[in-house]
Amino acid sequence: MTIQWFPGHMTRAKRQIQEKLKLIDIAIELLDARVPISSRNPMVDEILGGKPRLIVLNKSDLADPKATEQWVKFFEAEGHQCAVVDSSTGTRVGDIPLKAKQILHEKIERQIAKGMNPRAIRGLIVGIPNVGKSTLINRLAGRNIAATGDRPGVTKGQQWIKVGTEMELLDTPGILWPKFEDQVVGYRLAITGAIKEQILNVEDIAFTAVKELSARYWPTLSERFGLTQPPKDIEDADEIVRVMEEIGRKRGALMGGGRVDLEKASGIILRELRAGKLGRITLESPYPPGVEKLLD
Ligand SMILES: Nc1nc2c(ncn2[C@@H]2O[C@H](COP(=O)(O)OP(=O)(O)OP(=O)(O)O)[C@@H](O)[C@H]2O)c(=O)[nH]1
Repeated sequence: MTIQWFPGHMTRAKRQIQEKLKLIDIAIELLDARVPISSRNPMVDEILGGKPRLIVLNKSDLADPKATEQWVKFFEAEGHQCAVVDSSTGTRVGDIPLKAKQILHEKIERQIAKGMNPRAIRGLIVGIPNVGKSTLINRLAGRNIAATGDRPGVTKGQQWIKVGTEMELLDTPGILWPKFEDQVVGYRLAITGAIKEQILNVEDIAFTAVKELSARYWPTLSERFGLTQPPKDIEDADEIVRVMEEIGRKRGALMGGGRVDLEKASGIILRELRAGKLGRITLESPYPPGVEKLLD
């Protein structure tokens, strides 16, 4: 589902999350490991306020493991705990309750010191559309979806999902909006499939994909499509189009007169990229390009 976000929708989404925050101990901020910047809500710090938070990089099966490692270090340096999961298979989703417990350790200790029996940690998953919120909830839920609408403080109709014995999640996630002001964000989300192609032009999306892959993953791109010449300057649009045309020719995406059908070539590029045919790709780094090279 692609939501058209208008200011009224954003205000409502923010209010809905802030209502839910009253019920929980910890927010689980879900990001796409391939685009941790573009899949992040621009107001997330303000919306979550001082609520303890665990950042979860999802779709790690599709992301470049080296880049994911850099992102974890980056978020940790910012003072956040971070988990890396693949919700489609459930890989490492068990880290979520463990890390949540670590984050809330002091609160739990205080309850024990007061002679209280610590109750299960209550969490809420928040994230932009298509980041994998429902998939993760289902993974964590197993078969433990429990109707507890009669519990005090629980909004009518909402349910808590048991995650093991020590954690509960609200069954409806908090839906956040992405950052629209930046055009690149829209294209990156479209490249990963989070924004429907009908909203943006397929050739423009593929153009951005080829530009970014040329900059970060030229060996992978050239190997996949049998390309010979990297763009001389990735800021030169003609050079990016030349690479797109070469891909089109290699894949037989031609129109009459032997001209390349750029729309068809664009479809091929995006389909193969999204299907993981180019391997595990991350489009965003926490570091500027020069620094990233030094870290290699
Ligand atoms: N490869 C891979 N795919 C995933 C992962 N998590 C979710 N997906 C896929 O991503 C798509 C979106 O997942 P959803 O769980 O529907 O995302 P959502 O955030 O609940 O989306 P909205 O309901 O639009 O807010 C689905 O096709 C999932 O199968 C993951 O870790 N790896």
